Amino acid sequence: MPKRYAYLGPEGTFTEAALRALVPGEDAGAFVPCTGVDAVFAAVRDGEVAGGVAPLENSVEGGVTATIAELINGDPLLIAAETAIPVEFTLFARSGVALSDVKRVATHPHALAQCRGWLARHLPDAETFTMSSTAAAAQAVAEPGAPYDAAISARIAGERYGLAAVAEGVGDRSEAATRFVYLTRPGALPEPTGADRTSLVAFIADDHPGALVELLNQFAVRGVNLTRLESRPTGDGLGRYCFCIDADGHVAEARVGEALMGLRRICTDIRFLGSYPRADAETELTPFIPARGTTNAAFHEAEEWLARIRSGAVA
Ligand SMILES: O=C(O)C(=O)C[C@]1(C(=O)O)C=C[C@@H](O)C=C1
Repeated sequence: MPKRYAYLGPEGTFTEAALRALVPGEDAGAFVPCTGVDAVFAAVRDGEVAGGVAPLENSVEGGVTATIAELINGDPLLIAAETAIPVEFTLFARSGVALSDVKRVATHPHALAQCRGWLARHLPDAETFTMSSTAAAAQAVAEPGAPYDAAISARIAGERYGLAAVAEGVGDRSEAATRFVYLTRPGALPEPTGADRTSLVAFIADDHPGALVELLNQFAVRGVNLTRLESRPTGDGLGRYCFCIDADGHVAEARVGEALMGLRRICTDIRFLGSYPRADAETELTPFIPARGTTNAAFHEAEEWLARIRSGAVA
């Protein structure tokens, strides 16, 4: 049976653009639009689709709560790939509507947060309404008798639903980008590529001074760089938090594997979310000089040395 892929729909979302980038060459007939991130996760968990795509973080507005909540709770899924795409917003309306006619604007909450400055300057009196996605907003505006005058969405959504662009580049930050993750049911991990990322959720054992430092030290002493650290409530009461972590490297690498073993010893629970190729692998990163004893070669040499002395050899 041909593979199918779930994504936050309807057609024309930034998530659909991310899915196209993640499975190049796949026919759009294989794409299953979902009305929410929860439905994307459900479709993957139930085995209705081979994989699903959800937004994880935005360079301006930060983490996408719905995705993070699904990653923390419910049956665990693995992140098998990621992509980051630039997000450029356009204000769309039915043809004939001018900027001065726009009183009610619909869009996704993350898009709204990224366009607040522009709206305050150009449509200070407009009411805003949040929808399940930017494309859902464009689709709603296109309906006859729609309760909204305009939608903020990707260009592709406005065109898909036959709307006219009223204003382009309405995002407050022109270089804004959103990172999307490709989710699968647990299975074999992608092979290490040399430019990978590992994601996990750490639940600290008990609340005490330095608990977070102890957790972070597991990475620091092994020279593992973190690229995201986000605390989220566990839902078990005020002050109870878990930590969502993205780290450079693949769990197959000794230093990452050992950091995870260290966490396993000091945390009540660790939810491993996958090791997968970094989307920015091509980007020129700041040269990283590993601290003494934290190269992969140093880890292997120490492992071999331990095996030798355990076997009785005098090292
Ligand atoms: O509504 C969409 O088009 C989406 O793909 C969702 C989403 C998000 O959740 O952040 C993706 C990118 C943009 O930052 C705005 C909205």
